[in-house]
Amino acid sequence: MMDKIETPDLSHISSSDYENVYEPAEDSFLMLDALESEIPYIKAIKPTICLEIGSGSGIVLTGLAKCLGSGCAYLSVDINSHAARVTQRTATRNSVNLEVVNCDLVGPMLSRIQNEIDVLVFNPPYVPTDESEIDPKSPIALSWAGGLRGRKVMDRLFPLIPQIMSPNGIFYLLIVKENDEDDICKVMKSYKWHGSVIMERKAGREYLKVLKFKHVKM
Ligand SMILES: C[S@@+](CC[C@H](N)C(=O)[O-])C[C@H]1O[C@@H](n2cnc3c(N)ncnc32)[C@H](O)[C@@H]1O
Repeated sequence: MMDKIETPDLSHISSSDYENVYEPAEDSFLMLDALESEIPYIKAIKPTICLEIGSGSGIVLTGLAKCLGSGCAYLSVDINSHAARVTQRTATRNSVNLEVVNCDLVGPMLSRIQNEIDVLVFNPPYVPTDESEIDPKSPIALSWAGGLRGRKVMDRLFPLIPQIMSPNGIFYLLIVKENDEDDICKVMKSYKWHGSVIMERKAGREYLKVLKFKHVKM
């Protein structure tokens, strides 16, 4: 029972908030279910810092934090300032403490979090789109439009993984079929990180997967 992730209370988020912040959808719930299935493993590595990039409403990190408890620091990042504010409200509403940062990927924290992150969660903008659909003025477009193969944002994160993750760290990434799982695993393998699918689900036209990456020890 203690290893269950309760869906956080989001009743404080209004429809006008959702005009600027990604509304939880099948991808968010698949990530929550995947993390729930991983709780025994996550607890076993005794995490001290969990980071979610692209927190949106805050549903995922708040759920994880509520389940794991207060013995860990929870960092949340979003490029969208509306999302950063809503994430903070979600944390407060659900009585958890998150540190919320409004920046691009790990932004200015990079030098401060070298080899520090034990659990990293990213449900990125994964939908394959034309470059023109990535409109910097539209917070909602930035939450889903992923450019070529839907890889534009996640590809910028991959080279940072060996720098920011702790030796036993785990990286959870949500992808769709079009993102090319085999190629993503190949890229991560070049950094000595091994990936496997831990949960997958068809949701309408999308085939969603959660990948788990761990450092390959020599
Ligand atoms: C698909 S939504 C996921 C939101 C939430 N985690 C969920 O599962 O419901 C992607 C999120 O990533 C954020 N995002 C997009 N590009 C980003 C970047 N370069 N750095 C940080 N966050 C980014 C978006 O603003 C959006 O909130």
